[in-house]
Amino acid sequence: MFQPLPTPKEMAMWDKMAIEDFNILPEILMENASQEALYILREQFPSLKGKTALIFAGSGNNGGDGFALARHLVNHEVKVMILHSKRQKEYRGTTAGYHLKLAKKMDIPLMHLPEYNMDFLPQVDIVVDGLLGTGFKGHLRSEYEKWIKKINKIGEKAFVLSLDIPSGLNGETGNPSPLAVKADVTITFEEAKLGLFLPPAKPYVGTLKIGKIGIPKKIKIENPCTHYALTHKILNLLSLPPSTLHKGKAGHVLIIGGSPGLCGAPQLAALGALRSGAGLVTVACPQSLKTEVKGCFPEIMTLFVNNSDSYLGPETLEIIKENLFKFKAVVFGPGLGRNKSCLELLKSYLCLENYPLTVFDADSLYFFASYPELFDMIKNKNEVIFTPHPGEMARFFGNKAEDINQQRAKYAYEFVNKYKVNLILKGAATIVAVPGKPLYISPFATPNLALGGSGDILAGILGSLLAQGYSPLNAACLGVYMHGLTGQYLGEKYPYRGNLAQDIANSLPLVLAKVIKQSN
Ligand SMILES: NC(=O)C1=CN([C@@H]2O[C@H](COP(=O)(O)OP(=O)(O)OC[C@H]3O[C@@H](n4cnc5c(N)ncnc54)[C@H](OP(=O)(O)O)[C@@H]3O)[C@@H](O)[C@H]2O)[C@@H](O)CC1
Ligand SMILES: [K+]
Repeated sequence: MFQPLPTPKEMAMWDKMAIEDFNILPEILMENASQEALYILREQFPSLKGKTALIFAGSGNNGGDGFALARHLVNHEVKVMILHSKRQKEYRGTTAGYHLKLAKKMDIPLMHLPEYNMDFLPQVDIVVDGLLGTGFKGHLRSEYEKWIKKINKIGEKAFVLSLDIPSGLNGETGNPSPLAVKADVTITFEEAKLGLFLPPAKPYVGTLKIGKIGIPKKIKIENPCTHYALTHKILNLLSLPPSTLHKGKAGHVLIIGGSPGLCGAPQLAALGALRSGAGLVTVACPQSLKTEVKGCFPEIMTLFVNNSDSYLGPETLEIIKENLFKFKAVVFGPGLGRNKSCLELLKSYLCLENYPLTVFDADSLYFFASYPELFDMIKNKNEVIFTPHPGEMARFFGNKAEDINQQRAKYAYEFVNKYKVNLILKGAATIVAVPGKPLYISPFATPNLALGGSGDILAGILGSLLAQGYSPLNAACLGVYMHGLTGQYLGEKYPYRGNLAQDIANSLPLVLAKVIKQSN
């Protein structure tokens, strides 16, 4: 269900343990890495014979992977030239030095990069980028910037294979620092590094391939990494409903929200809940807006108090309380509004002795960010899910959505550690964070989900899954995956966008049926 995404530091630690605790020679790991890289090139070029290749080898082990690969390419009759960043003698005594020596023995031409006139570089068929891998830190030094620009220039007409990480890309955040190699394929070793998986890395990584280099499984199990990707297998959590299912057993979701101009939000949340299988959905909304909230969906029930207020207020809680035993999950906030009475309602809800599993979304998040003391009022913190988008998240940290998106994983961890609640940080590559657990990252980044109402649908899906009995962690992972998967499907159907938020909900059950059938 989850694919490990080690940070460069974690990967370096696994390498170190394999070498020091298991006595696997680093030269062997490097050899394995180079064989995996060769495999990619053989796949790309069924006949390598006569092709030309430039191998850029940096000062560390990433460069060593390049030296080893050079040997294999020559054995496949490729014309190879190596450009190395350090003087040959400076590699002496290192793992990279071992493979450099073998390359030298094979008479492969070796050029010292800093001394080589870049203007004389030939156009080749293949460029191998072995400049920087997991050891890259900070900002690129100027000479590396020059070399990377050159790789990208040649790469316009050549196949670029990056070893482990496109050089210049931060392996943890996925950001170019400030530029990076634009690879056609990145062959990353053992496991995908976290940064490769994150949206900023997308223009650089090309097709991401993973090549196992022989790190013992035991090391990875005993020293788990802190980030995982959600995989298709998460859908195994879904089971076909029994033919005798009663609607009461499929979960009743209560959605609290709706205010003037914002009636679509609770309606879409209700639709999300219904389309993901909730048995019953009720929206608690202002009486004056009940017809608008319901729209043309007779399936949506409403709950309201008899007054003329256009915003929900604490008096709504009385009627919610009377009915609370019916609801298995609550979605608090879609279209709620930011009126003071809404804050009072939220406070009285949090004062309830008991309330169902709750998703706090939209305007309720505004209140939590404005009055963080509200977090202290939450009784069972492991039974609530907060679902901010980057803009809402920024309000908790007093910064901007761009800042959050630069370091999404870091902020997700900070939020969870500080408030001790479950979190879904929405946006491209949505993050699920649960206290004491690793971060789970969605593989989907699709513009077809970037539209008003998409988050309301997700909130409804989450409410529905919680109401059906999934744990908050499973509901969060499953809900995020289902939402993203549907977005991907809509991307195929509407490549230029234009889908409606309700299309997400309406497509969801059909997309699930299709992909589950395909994978069986
Ligand atoms: N460990 C193993 O056994 C195995 C490792 N493997 C492979 O090794 C890779 C990790 O190797 P690594 O740790 O040697 O680091 P690596 O990515 O080559 O870079 C180090 C060099 O980067 C440089 N540098 C840093 N920052 C910089 C900057 N801002 N701007 C410019 N330069 C900068 C720094 O240079 P220096 O500052 O020292 O001059 C340093 O020398 C890994 O990704 C995988 O491919 C596989 O073969 C499997 C076995
Ligand atoms: K590289």
